Amino acid sequence: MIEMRDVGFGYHGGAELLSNMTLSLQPGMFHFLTGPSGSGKTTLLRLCYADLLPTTGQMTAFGDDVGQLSRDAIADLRLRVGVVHQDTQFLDHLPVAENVALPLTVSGQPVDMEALRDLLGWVGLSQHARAMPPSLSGGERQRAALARAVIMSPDLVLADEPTGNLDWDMSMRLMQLLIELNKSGKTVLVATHDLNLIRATKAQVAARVLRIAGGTLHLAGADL
Ligand SMILES: Nc1ncnc2c1ncn2[C@@H]1O[C@H](COP(=O)(O)OP(=O)(O)OP(=O)(O)O)[C@@H](O)[C@H]1O
Repeated sequence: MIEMRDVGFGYHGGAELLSNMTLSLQPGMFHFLTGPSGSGKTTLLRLCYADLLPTTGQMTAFGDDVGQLSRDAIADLRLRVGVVHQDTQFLDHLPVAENVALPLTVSGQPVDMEALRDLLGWVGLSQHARAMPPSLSGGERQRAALARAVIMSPDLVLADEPTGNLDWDMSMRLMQLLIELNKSGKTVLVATHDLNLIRATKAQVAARVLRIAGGTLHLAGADL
């Protein structure tokens, strides 16, 4: 699905922040990406949806060499990847339901209101459909962001520290949704530095743990 071979990346053509990364995101698998703050987790996620392109090495996404993709092909690729960003970025003057539906409206697709209601119900936000984003709690914002990330039915869901500001119960509630998505067949990659969260999730779903250390990617041991 996403394959990297000896990929390196440096911002603005500078020294490599990440080097010699070999990665294979397996279809239908749950993955964690861990590593200290500033190690490059967000950068690696951005490479996965071709928001950044490798400086060195080879990378394919859904079978295509990302270095060879046209702008239109990159746009198509991004439709197959749903991203929950670290900073949830809503349009504060639009209600939650319209924010969640935004990927459809900006790409000129009709909004199936029943499907939208179902999606809001799934993330537990039925009562907040008409609310404005600033009135949501942290957990509600993250669940709205997850709904928005999956409204286009992506094959791959990337979540960048989705539980960063949430208490344990809210974190697990969000993880439960990601586990459900994975069980429905989606490939999931969650960046987090919270090892307890990884352990609690691994008790429920088989997950691969990737770790960034020393500027490259490792497969973490089974002890995690
Ligand atoms: N747009 C950018 N331009 C230049 N440097 C950047 C840019 N974005 C991130 N960096 C740098 O790259 C390094 C890795 O950042 P990144 O956000 O990928 O790490 P992270 O592991 O996600 O960190 P955190 O857990 O704190 O979110 C940091 O030193 C950061 O300052």
